[in-house]
Amino acid sequence: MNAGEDVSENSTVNEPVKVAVLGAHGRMGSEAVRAVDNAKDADLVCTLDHRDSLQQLVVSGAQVAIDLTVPSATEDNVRFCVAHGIHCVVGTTGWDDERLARLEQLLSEHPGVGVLIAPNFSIGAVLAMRFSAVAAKFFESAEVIELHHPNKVDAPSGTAARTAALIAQARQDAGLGPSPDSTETDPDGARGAKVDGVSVHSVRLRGLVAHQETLLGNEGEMLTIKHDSFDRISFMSGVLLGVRTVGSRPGLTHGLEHFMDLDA
Ligand SMILES: NC(=O)C1=CN([C@@H]2O[C@H](COP(=O)(O)OP(=O)(O)OC[C@H]3O[C@@H](n4cnc5c(N)ncnc54)[C@H](O)[C@@H]3O)[C@@H](O)[C@H]2O)C=CC1
Ligand SMILES: O=C(O)C1=N[C@H](C(=O)O)C[C@H](O)C1
Repeated sequence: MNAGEDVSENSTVNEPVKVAVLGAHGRMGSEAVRAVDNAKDADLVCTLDHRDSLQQLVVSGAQVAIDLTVPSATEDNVRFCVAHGIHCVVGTTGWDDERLARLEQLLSEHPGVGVLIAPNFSIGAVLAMRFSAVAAKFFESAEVIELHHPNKVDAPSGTAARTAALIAQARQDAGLGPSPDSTETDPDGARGAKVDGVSVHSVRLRGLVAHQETLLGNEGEMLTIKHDSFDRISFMSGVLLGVRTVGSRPGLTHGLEHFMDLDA
């Protein structure tokens, strides 16, 4: 689905969906502002950044808010939107299990409102996560390497954390134990962060945007599932898919894959 395509589940013919962007001055937010501006079936009615009043969302009549802010702000932003009946498309990282549980509770009190929490909006990255989960049970070893631009404030990336969680779940469902590892000393964390027991390694390098590799190993073979976002435009078709769909999916949706016909 491309920016500008005229298909919306939130809006009727001649009634574009009213969209707000939070974090509008940021790297992703400014790209999202352009994407919404170029979409025929969406109207950009509000752009907010740090210290702007959330009341502007209500005054603008926004129907869908896109949150691309910072992990420390996103929960309050989304809770404000839900309480005011505004659907949310959220790309910001930091949505751990506790935050998700609190949000589900709030959404149960506002049954008409939909929230999409998308660890990654890029179609390729969503597929790479799914392929990693499918492959996980066939391999003895699994590790994730994520590589990003050095301005990123959080590690590991939300995508890598989600990928590792999906791999861990698939391994557990298949009755697999931990990946083999004889490391006895690792004072500086060279073996990476552990997400649900899966090692995740984070690289920060000038020139990069967002990249990830899942490494899966058996005796005598390795499968690598690799994805690269070279430009933030790669996230925009997913952002718009979220905007177009979220109003028809009340409650919490975790992962853009649920808005894609992956199993069709
Ligand atoms: N789901 C996905 O596909 C993607 C998610 N991300 C995530 O999106 C988030 C933003 O990433 P970037 O744009 O690279 O960061 P950034 O630092 O360039 O932009 C964040 C923006 O949010 C603003 N901001 C901070 N607090 C705010 C508040 N309370 N209300 C409104 N605006 C506020 C900042 O002033 C800044 O302009 C990060 O968590 C990142 O990991 C980034 C790329 C893709
Ligand atoms: O900060 C970024 O840039 C990105 N953040 C998201 C993440 O942490 O997974 C998505 C993508 O990797 C880019």
